[in-house]
Amino acid sequence: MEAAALAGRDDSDRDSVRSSFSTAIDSRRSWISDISFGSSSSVSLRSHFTASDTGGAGPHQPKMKPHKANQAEWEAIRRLRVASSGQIRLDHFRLLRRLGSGDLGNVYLCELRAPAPACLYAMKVVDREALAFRKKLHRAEIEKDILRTLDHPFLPTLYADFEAAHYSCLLMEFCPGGDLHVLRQRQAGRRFPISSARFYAAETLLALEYLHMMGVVYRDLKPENILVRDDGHIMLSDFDLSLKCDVVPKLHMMQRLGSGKLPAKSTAASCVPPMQPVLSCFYGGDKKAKRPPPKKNPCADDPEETEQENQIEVDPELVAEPIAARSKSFVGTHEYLAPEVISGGGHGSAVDWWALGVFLYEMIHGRTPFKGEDNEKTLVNILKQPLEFPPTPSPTDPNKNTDDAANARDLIAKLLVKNPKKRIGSTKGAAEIKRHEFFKGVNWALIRSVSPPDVPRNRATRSSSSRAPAVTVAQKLNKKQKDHEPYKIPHHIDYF
Ligand SMILES: Nc1ncnc2c1ncn2[C@@H]1O[C@H](COP(=O)(O)OP(=O)(O)OP(=O)(O)O)[C@@H](O)[C@H]1O
Repeated sequence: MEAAALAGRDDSDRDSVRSSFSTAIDSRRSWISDISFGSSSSVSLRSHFTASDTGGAGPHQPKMKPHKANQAEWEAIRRLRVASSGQIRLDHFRLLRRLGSGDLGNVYLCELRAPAPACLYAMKVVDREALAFRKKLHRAEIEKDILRTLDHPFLPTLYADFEAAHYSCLLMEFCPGGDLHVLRQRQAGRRFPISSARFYAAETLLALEYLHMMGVVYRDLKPENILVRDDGHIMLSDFDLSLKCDVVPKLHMMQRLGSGKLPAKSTAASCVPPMQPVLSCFYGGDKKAKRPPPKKNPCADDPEETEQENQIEVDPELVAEPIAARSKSFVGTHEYLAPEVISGGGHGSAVDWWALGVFLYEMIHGRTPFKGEDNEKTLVNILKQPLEFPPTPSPTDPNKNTDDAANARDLIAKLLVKNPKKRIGSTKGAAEIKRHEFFKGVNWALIRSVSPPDVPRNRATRSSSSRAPAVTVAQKLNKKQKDHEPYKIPHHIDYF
């Protein structure tokens, strides 16, 4: 489409693009309205980012990322930085092939030139002049700012960022396993078994929880943006549609009734300044306060809101996620847009929980729940159509009607509540979703040690101290990629 032509992208309709509002845009593509990039006063770009983090035009020196401290790729960059007086440059790398392209630029597989170890990286190259012309430079800046702060096993590691002529280069981890959209197409019936869907949803949930606690609303969750690492674990990518906002922790009072039910009732904002990232948003305090019973609300349309108890125990739970953030941007990918984004009344972190519901539905059922004949109908369906599931699967179906399937449907239904205030996770954050029966048995702390459902076959080609593996990757270029022959002209800046 128009934006695709401007960006000179691949033909694949799975690529993401952004454009001004147009229902003609492919529903799988990401986009942002150029008209309404606005947000409420609660949202401030650069909230958590210190002056040194956001830096000037000079090369950025990423802080040590504890998760990657022992990684060969990190160590190789650290040594290169020392050897080159802190300056990482484009000519330190050999470009092997183009991995993909998006609205902002191209992503290349590259390796460090000898004598450095043959570590592989993904390099995102953004043409700043072209983006400035298209008034999208701020999206690239936001993405860079966010990437600089991330340090999480399921989010990209930014090893370095530098500039070359009018290009900005972001050096990140290379994910050889492709994305979950492609991986789903390879499954029987183009659907993941529920156990696999649970694994990918759990890792995605952890990535979103961390982002929210860092004050980032992701806003572009879809299988195409979930890449598979060499070890089969996921990496959420592509942050140029994300919203950065202040995180003000809230003390959520969980009322525990005699029956042991834990309905959400009230929140009380604590008087503390915007916080730095915390490791967990769940405060398992055992202090219990006695509270008077809530006043009966004659207008409540939710039976839970009229429930009365004489004695209610209150467990405080700290929610360190931007549940009150508000933006009015029209941003995302049609089939994954939350109703509140379409209606334009303002949206916050709950849009990511809606998208998680669409994602889980698509992983399990092989299609998104509200897809219409065209984008306009998809948007209408999202706003108006009740959620429906495919008919009960046959006994031979891998996702036949087990407890797992029932729990998955229940969670999806709770994530796809059209009213964001009543959506699971909207007031109590990710902790509430993690407690859902669908995730029973998931060891959240040790999920990195779980064997993933699918490990890329060319794992050995990723990196090693020898230079041979990268050559193996280069030899795997298909005809179209060979025609580009980027790896033969690595010095030529015009290549981008
Ligand atoms: N770390 C990585 N490892 C492997 N492939 C990657 C990596 N990062 C990106 N890619 C590939 O490059 C493509 C484009 O990357 P990305 O989506 O970040 O660019 P973009 O310009 O932001 O695109 P979009 O228009 O979707 O925002 C992806 O679809 C993916 O196939």
